[in-house]
Amino acid sequence: FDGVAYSHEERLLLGPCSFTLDGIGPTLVMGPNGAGKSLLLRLAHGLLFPTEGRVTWSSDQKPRQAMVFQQPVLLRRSAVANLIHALAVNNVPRRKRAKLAFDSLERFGLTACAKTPARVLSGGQQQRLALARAWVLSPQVLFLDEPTSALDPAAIKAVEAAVREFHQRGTRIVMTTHDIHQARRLAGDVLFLSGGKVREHTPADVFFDAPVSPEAQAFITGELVE
Ligand SMILES: Nc1ncnc2c1ncn2[C@@H]1O[C@H](COP(=O)(O)OP(=O)(O)OP(=O)(O)O)[C@@H](O)[C@H]1O
Repeated sequence: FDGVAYSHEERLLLGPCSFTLDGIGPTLVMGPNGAGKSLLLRLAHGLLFPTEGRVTWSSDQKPRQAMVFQQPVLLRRSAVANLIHALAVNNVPRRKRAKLAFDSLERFGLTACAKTPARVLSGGQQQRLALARAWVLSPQVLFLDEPTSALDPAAIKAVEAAVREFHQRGTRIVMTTHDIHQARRLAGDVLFLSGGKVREHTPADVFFDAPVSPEAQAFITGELVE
């Protein structure tokens, strides 16, 4: 991010901020409600365009990317058809699609739901399906925006296991969460935002043991931060 800012109707919502996500991650983006975490992810993924500055990639070509949202955005068709559609949109040859889709459903424990309409699956199953859809595309970068905030503990555990597996497979993870415990479990580095500003970007152990900014200090000791 190079001097990136995002304004809406002349109100500055994020930035200006400059930082580089150059480590192996996972990067956990943290901060209070309204801090700008979702905006930052959407700008990074290219769903929004900065009103100032620019987002660039170190590679010549934009890497293969996927995004998982708090509320999964699934098509009104079966679970397996959601995956096959994602493969088709990403130009994967037709003959390879079904096997990749079923392998991914199996990985996420969804084989029995393959023919079930995606939108009647439970919240936890829908989120696993969203992860399966990302998995099938072998993304180089995966953005996850509060992927577990609507889930019960068992479903949270499944999502965290998947995030670890993506990371081990070499996918660069950038994820927002409100949950400090979850961030401790997953983070390689932490990007901390408050009031639309990046206050801190540090390795996770530094962030949790000795945060530099007063905003981050207050956040991790449980004080309310605007
Ligand atoms: N499309 C939009 N139009 C106008 N304002 C927006 C838009 N998207 C976000 N905002 C505002 O930008 C600010 C940051 O929003 P954002 O969703 O990024 O916060 P967040 O840190 O993800 O919060 P939360 O933890 O509650 O999800 C908020 O004040 C929000 O109201």
